[in-house]
Amino acid sequence: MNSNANANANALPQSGTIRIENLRKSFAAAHPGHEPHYIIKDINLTIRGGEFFILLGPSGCGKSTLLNIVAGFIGKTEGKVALGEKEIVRPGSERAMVFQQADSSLFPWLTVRENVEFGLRMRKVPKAERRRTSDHYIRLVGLAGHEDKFPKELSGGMKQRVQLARVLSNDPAILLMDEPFGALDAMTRRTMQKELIRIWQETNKTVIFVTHDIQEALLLGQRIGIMSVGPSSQITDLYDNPLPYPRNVTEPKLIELLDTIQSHFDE
Ligand SMILES: Nc1ncnc2c1ncn2[C@@H]1O[C@H](COP(=O)(O)OP(=O)(O)OP(=O)(O)O)[C@@H](O)[C@H]1O
Repeated sequence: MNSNANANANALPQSGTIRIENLRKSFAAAHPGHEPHYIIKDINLTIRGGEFFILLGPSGCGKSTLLNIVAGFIGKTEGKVALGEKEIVRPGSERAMVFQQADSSLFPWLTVRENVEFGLRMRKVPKAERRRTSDHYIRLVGLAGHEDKFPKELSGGMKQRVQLARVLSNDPAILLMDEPFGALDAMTRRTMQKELIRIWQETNKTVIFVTHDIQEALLLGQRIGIMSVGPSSQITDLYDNPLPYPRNVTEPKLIELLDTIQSHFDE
């Protein structure tokens, strides 16, 4: 199942395909006289439109840095990152980030519905259409009946669902998810993982999902890119996971793959 790292996915280009070529990123040295070093180095990767791709790696290896470059939040140092034929140089409405802490992305003075409709309102979408869209996504994430609540009245999992509904209501082609369930308890996390797969299957979006949890990576991803320990982190291996959804942690094939991937980090 281990395909060549840095090899391109062998699908035809579609809208939503992300190409990363010879990507390097360094930050300015924190102290005068210190040389800046590459956080990530020579990353080559193609993520197909509609694919559920996992970036898996140890803490501090540069997963968020890579995701932030794809989001257009930070610039690259060298190389190329493109969506379709268009180079990514800034944020764009076709890409949306879901953060680990929903709290920092929700407006506490707005209700669930108002939070979900925020982007639509900014784009001056007429009220009736805003309502239809927010109804749809609030239902999709399982929050029907909670429309008029404020964030402080919601559990962590519910807040994360609001964040997801808000992102989805703007209909981005690409979801960039930075350990979105990392702050949730194990049971809520499992529920959210299942919900995310259901939503992804319904909406056919490209997902890049960052995690350092191997089991989560195996439950969710069609492909897993393993990042090495930084600095100069690279994608050292790519694994296909063709198991059908919903997946179960007790499936022998999943356990086998888990052992193989775990061995990367035991070395
Ligand atoms: N703005 C910055 N300036 C300097 N160094 C930075 C900056 N942002 C990140 N780094 C460094 O880049 C490295 C990678 O950080 P990054 O957050 O991308 O890792 P990560 O794999 O997402 O980690 P985690 O899993 O712990 O969230 C770290 O050593 C971090 O200190």
